[in-house]
Amino acid sequence: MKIAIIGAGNLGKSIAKGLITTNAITTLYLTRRNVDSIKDFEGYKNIVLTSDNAEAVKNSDILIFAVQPAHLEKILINIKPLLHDNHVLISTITGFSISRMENIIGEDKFVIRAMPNTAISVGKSMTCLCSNEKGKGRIKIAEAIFNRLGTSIEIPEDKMQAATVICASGIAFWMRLIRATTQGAIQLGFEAKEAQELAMHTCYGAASLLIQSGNHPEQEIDRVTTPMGCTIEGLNEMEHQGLSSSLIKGLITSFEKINQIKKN
Ligand SMILES: NC(=O)C1=CN([C@@H]2O[C@H](COP(=O)(O)OP(=O)(O)OC[C@H]3O[C@@H](n4cnc5c(N)ncnc54)[C@H](O)[C@@H]3O)[C@@H](O)[C@H]2O)C=CC1
Ligand SMILES: O=C(O)[C@@H]1CCC=N1
Repeated sequence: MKIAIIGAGNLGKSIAKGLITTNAITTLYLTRRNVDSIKDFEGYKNIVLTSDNAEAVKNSDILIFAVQPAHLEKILINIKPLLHDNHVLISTITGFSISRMENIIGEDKFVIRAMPNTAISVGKSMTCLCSNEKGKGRIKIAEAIFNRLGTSIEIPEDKMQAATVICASGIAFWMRLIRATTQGAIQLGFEAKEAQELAMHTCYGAASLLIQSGNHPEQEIDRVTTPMGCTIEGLNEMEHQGLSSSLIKGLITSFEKINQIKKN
């Protein structure tokens, strides 16, 4: 696949790492205004670093946009004359609707929106996808790319904002939970490094249990909570302190913010 990532920042570089480690590319163009900041990708075979988006577009079939929302419009206007019938445009941009993209480049282009997360760099992204009418004919290509780099599902476009909170911001939320567990483990006597190992692998194990069994989390909780034991005592205290409630409120606040960003 001849892929270009337009805007190799935090997310763009994570996608690039995932694509490189899974050998998913024939050529990969990475663009950024300041190419010096992506020098770590220098020296890889078939990878071109450039600040010239036109060069990247001309030499690629799949264009993945990963710039900040305020920059996309100008970029689309500039590359519009270079787009050909086979280009597949994949936008990861938060709050930038398909219709807004079509208003700039036309409805006759394959347009897909993807909401991955930074775990794409290690092939573990949960990625939500949707497309315009024409893009339905290429959604399988996007699925092939993102399934190689984790798991993907197709959702309606009106759920993209919610998906951003749960999956993209979700990485930060889960990191904070892992950090809090680490801090607790240190207080209970583990060295910091060891404490983090315990926290992250237990988190990984919990997610793996659900993924592999298809069980509801409460089924797994029931297996752990010995009557009158320490687990239920701790769990109930966490809930008295508002664990589930604070998580849900945080997700809703994040969602409200994303809808404000979309309006601006
Ligand atoms: N960071 C994340 O975890 C996620 C971010 N997103 C979305 O992805 C987009 C990018 O986010 P980040 O990577 O965090 O931002 P970022 O600011 O780290 O990266 C954007 C990059 O685009 C470059 N850029 C700006 N104008 C350009 C141009 N004309 N040509 C080429 N490159 C240009 C910037 O120099 C910057 O390096 C945003 O729209 C964000 O909402 C979506 C999911 C997850
Ligand atoms: O925090 C943000 O606004 C962006 C969208 C999802 C991840 N980063």
